[in-house]
This record gives sequence, C-alpha cells and structure tokens, in this order.
Amino acid sequence: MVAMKTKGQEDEAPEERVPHLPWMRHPVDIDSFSGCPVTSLPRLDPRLAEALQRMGIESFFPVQVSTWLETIGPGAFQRDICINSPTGSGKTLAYALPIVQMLSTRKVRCLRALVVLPTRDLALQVKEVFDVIAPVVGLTVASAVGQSSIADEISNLIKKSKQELYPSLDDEYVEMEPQTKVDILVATPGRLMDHINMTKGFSLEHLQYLVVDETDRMLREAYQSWLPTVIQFTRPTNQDHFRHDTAGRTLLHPLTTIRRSGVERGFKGKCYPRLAKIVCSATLTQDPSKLSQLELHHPLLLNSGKKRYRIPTKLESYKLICTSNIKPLCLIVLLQELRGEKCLVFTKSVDDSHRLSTLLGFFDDLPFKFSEFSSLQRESTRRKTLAAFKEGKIDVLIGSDIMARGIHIDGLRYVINYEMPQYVKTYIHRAGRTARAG
Ligand SMILES: Nc1ncnc2c1ncn2[C@@H]1O[C@H](COP(=O)(O)OP(=O)(O)OP(=O)(O)O)[C@@H](O)[C@H]1O
Repeated sequence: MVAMKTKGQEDEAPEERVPHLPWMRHPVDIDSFSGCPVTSLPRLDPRLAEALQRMGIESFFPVQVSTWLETIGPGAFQRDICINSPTGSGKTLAYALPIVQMLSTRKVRCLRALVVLPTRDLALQVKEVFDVIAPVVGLTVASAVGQSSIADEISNLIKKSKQELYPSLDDEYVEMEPQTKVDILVATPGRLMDHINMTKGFSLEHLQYLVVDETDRMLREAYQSWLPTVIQFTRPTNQDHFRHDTAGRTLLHPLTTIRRSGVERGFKGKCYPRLAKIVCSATLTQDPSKLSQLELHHPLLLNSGKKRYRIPTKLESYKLICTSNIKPLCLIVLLQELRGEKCLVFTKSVDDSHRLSTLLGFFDDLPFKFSEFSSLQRESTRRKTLAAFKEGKIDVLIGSDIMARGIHIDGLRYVINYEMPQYVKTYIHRAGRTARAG
C-alpha cells in the first residue's frame, strides 16, 4: 500500500517548526542553484572533468554545485557542511569531488579522508564513486567494511614497515614514516573501530576530512562510539612541531600536515588543521543533542527548498485500499500488473518479509520472479540476490528496511509499502529508492 498525496494534503502538513539551532534557520537554498556543465565548474581539475565525462556525467546537480562552491575556492572548507537534500539528488559526488580535488595536490600519501556509512552495501557503493575519480589524480582509496578478512584489509591499508625490509634502519626513522598507504578510506563503524583498536600503524593523526553519510541514522545508533573516538583522535591541539612519542623521546614531527588556505576561525596557532566535516542525509536531523556529537565547526546548512524533508520531484505516489484479509492477493494482482518492472516491496519486519515471501511461494506460475531480501539471510545470499535483481533475473525483492537507505539500483521503477512505515523518514528513504537522479 502506497501513500497518495491527496489534494490539499500538503496544506495539512504541520507548520514547519523553527529549528532550535540558529545556524539551521538560515540555510543555503540548494534549489537556488541550477545545474552546471562539468566543463564549466570553476577550478575543477580537468583530469576529474574527463573522468566524470567517461562516467557519463555531463552536468552537475544543484547539490553538487552548491557544495563545491562552499568547499573549493576562497571559502575552502572554512565551515563544516551539512547537506539536507532529497534521495537520489547526488549527495555522494557532492562530497567526494571536493575532497578528491583538495587532496590531489598532496605530496605524501597517508590517510587524510575518512567516509563512514552505516552498512556495507552503502559503503561499497560510495567506494565505487571514489574509485572512478580518485585514481585519475593519483590518490589511493580503500574500504574497511568487513567484506574481506581483516588481514586483507590491513595489507591494503598499512605499508610493510621499513624495518622488515631494512632491519638496520633505526627506530626513529621508522617512526617518522606514515604507515597508512591510502589517502581515502570508506568504512563502516564496526570495521573502522577494529582497525583503530587493533591495527598497528593505522593512524588518524593526519586526517583532514571526515564525511558522515546517512547522518541521522549514524547519530541515532552508537555503533561502538566510533564518532567520539574519531573526534578525540583528530582534535587539534596546541602542540608544537616537536612531538613526544610514547617513549618520551622528542621527535621532529614525522609529517606536519600543512594548514589549508583561508583564515580558520578559532584555530590560530595550531599546527594541525581542523578536521573538516561534511555530514549529509535526505532526512538530516535537527536535534541539537544528536548534532552536538559531531563538534561541528561553524556549520553551514545546505537545504533543498523550504521544507524540512522533500521527496524527489519526479516521484508519483498512489494508494491502494483493500481489506486486510485479501491484501496479499491485491499485492499479487498489482505485481502482475507491473510484471517485468523492477519492484521493491517493503514490509514492517523481517518476519513479515519471510511470511509474505513464503505465501507468494504457494502460487504457481506467477508472471514475475521474486525473492526475499532480509537480514534473516546470510550475507552471501543477500549479495547474490541483489546482484540477480540488478541484472534483471529477479523482478521483485521483498524485504524490510535493510534496503531502504541509499541503495541505488538502476531502473528500479516501483516501491511498494506493503505496510506503511511508522516514521516519515522511513517512508522518504524507502520511496527514494526510485525517481533518482532526476
Ligand atoms: N551529476 C550527475 N549526473 C547524472 N547522474 C548523477 C549525477 N550525480 C549523481 N548521479 C547518479 O545519481 C544516482 C544517485 O546519486 P547518489 O546515490 O549520490 O544520491 P543520494 O543523494 O546520495 O541518494 P540517497 O539519499 O538515496 O543516498 C547515482 O546513480 C549517481 O550515479
């Protein structure tokens, strides 16, 4: 059953509450920016322009233009950026492009950008975007999502220590070399904490950019308190260029991360640049207690339109009213009508997904192929099912909210809420699996 915008329903929407936080009351309106051809974006590295065009991207969406103008150029990252833009509006590239451009002039390779997402599928999807643009400017990207063994991840992340190669090297020199051999890391909280706590040589000391995607979800769940840990390890200090390592010896600091251009308010005299943060979601929270965990510096809100949340302009919504005892049959008739098109069917729980899939299994010769997709299944089964769905071998996925956020599936035409979700946010993320990228 899908909700329909009945006439006048919008007028019934609750008056927009004034945000508690002053900086959220005067956002930059993303809708005031128009798209811009890739070749006309000011200061864009031509190598990146070429890579984007090879990817089939000829022009930038408004959220990408507005984010670029707040991060590249004279105001470069002087303020932390909060992006509240509808599903499918292109937020990933909006943050990936400025970070890759800013790091393209780095001299020494070490971990400088960290992007954290709530699920493995989402993190791998974002890594694919970095994989297209980062290498063309000489940057290395890795993921820490638990898709491969932690040993494999470590070998991708950490350099072989020079001491193994040249035992005669003295410790001080070895200490000086940064150990991480990637510039950008895309991670899920669990694996990130594994590396922070256990991986020798894994260090955030040179981190300059932190992206928290799907922020409202990332702030709602503690995920082993990854955020306070990252904030603590990257908090700028007044320390001078000489650092005392654990043994108390004074070392010339191995690598003083050079401050960025622009006057950084409140950070005079600190040899480390502030950690620049970008947070984004289609349903960004306005809750001060949640946002305070991020310790945002002079935050700037980029918002789409005047409303708090918005569904994509091209999304059409309908509702189908039936009695509960024939609801499964109505779903089957509806899916028969939509046969051949990719559909996501959302139920309210994993058990309901399993029950509904089992029920549909009793019907012979349905003119569409369906499969359950829920956290009850093994990760490998889910990965195969998603791949078959993307290839068109399966028409209908029946699942719970595991596939609601961020997942992008080309050609997905229909989202069916078999049960209406409890929260508006959930509805927006579910419906936002379609009508993406205009
Ligand atoms: N400038 C562009 N031109 C054409 N397609 C684009 C452009 N930018 C992004 N896309 C495509 O739009 C789709 C949605 O992008 P993306 O996943 O970044 O949206 P999003 O805002 O993060 O959505 P969600 O809130 O659901 O995570 C992707 O397939 C991406 O390749």
